[in-house]
Amino acid sequence: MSSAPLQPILRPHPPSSISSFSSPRRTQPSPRARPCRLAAAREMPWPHVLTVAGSDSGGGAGIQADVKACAALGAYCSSVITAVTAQNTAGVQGVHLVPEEFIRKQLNSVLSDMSVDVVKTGMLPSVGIVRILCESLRKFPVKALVVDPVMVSTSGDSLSDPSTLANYRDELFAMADIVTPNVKEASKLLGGVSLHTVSDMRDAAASIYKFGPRYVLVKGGDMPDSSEAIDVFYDGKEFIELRGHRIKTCNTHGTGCTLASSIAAELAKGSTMLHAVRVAKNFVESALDHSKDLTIGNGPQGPFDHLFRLKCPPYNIGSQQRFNQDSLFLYAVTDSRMNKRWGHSIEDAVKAAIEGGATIVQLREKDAESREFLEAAKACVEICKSSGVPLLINDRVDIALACNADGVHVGQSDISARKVRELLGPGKIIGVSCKTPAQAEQAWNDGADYIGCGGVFPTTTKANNPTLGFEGLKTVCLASKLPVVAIGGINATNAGSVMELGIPNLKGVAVVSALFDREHVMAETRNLRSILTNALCSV
Ligand SMILES: Cc1ncc(COP(=O)(O)OP(=O)(O)O)c(N)n1
Ligand SMILES: Cc1nc(C(=O)O)sc1CCOP(=O)(O)O
Ligand SMILES: [Mg+2]
Repeated sequence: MSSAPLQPILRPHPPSSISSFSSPRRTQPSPRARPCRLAAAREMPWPHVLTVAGSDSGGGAGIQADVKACAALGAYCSSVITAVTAQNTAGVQGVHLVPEEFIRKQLNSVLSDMSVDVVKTGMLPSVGIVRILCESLRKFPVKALVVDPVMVSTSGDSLSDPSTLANYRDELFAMADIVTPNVKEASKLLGGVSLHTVSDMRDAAASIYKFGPRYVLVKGGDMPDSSEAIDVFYDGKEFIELRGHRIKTCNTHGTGCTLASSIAAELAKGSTMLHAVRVAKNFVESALDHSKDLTIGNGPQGPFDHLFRLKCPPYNIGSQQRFNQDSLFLYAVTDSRMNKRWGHSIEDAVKAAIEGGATIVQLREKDAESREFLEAAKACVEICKSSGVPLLINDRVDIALACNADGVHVGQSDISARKVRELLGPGKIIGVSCKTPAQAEQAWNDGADYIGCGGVFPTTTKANNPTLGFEGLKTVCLASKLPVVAIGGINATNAGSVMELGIPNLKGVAVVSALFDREHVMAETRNLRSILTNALCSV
């Protein structure tokens, strides 16, 4: 199964149910095209999710969760409110249905005016509402439909008329790209079968798939007695078990809504389904982890913080101030063996690289004794500081802390970036080596500032390092929300071709041997810098 990102969602559905959905608005002139308000303005696509769901007065689930999740993941979220609930952390005290004709009006208002990419549904409390929604979707096709079959609130209160079950299955599922029941909902949809094991979840996913959606995600968060939260993803051919950590917290109100709207946001941004689900699952897990000790309300199940990344500077905004992505342009990474071979001290090698135009330096001293390394690192901090060039330490958080370096670079088998962030605090730069989109997503969630991606070419500097080539590099760059520096076998002959790829978030190259396994480090650095500058100008 392909998990390549940024491909349009294809619809192999029976034509009767889905063909009217299969014409993404971007590819054809829209009858709804509006006159441009600013004639000279360039079209700026803004991924757009419309949520059709109920309002939660407590703000943790429903429409409120959907809007926050979409905002957190960079999508615009419009809303059609199907019901207003009186709800808090103790449960649901009342439900007031919005008249069906007024739901039709809201749908029409949004869909006739705005370019919606993905519709996500939550609480659809009556047969009439499901029908109106299906009619609106036939009239106004969108790229994808995400159905979260909300039937019972997390507190156990019923949120839909039992008669909606059949028309959910018969009408809505046939149009859906993905349906995301938890085990209780899956059981209800299947007439009350009991689900106790992952194998039961697989069977349920296969049965629900037969109602017509392209994908099914049965969520196992409610399954007891496991340290893992296992969800089963099914595409009609293959079952994939998606494993996550079970976060010990009472603040789980709204996780289902958030997961579904996060999937919708990622689809709106262009992800494939499996990638969208993985990102969404990861996002929910991170939000729960960051919110586990928050207290809102006195009931047993509190809400969590979708916008945790805004609050903690390292997780997003703050990093833009302390870290200038352009510094990744020519990233010089030292190597103790090479310095020894040429009789260079670390300090001299770093000085020469900076004089030659290196824009950031990493001390990667795999063989150095700690005490000796710290002394050299302290000297390099001073050298770099006086030139305004950031200095990072490879792997060794202890050395970085002791010499007050600007940051740390870690790989997949080193201490995690999240832990490094905890140890270094918000003010430092963290880089993570990533070879896959999932690793890049994790780096972003962990609060890293950039990723290093390679090996672009074969290298002898790092043993057993897989070569990704340009295709692998592009795949990771396209998926990464963080700026990327390419690494591995880059030298004066091929550096230009890397920059000429013209990938927007590929900010530069990181180089070891082509700078340091040389007699004249400054001249080599200067030459490489001019090659990179010329390549950039030619893109
Ligand atoms: C900029 C940059 N990118 C990748 C790496 C590799 O880090 P890692 O995978 O941890 O391997 P080691 O360097 O520790 O051998 C890097 N150092 N710098
Ligand atoms: C340290 C390192 N990390 C890599 C990765 O792919 O993550 S490749 C690499 C070695 C890069 O050295 P050179 O420039 O001499 O090829
Ligand atoms: Mg490492």
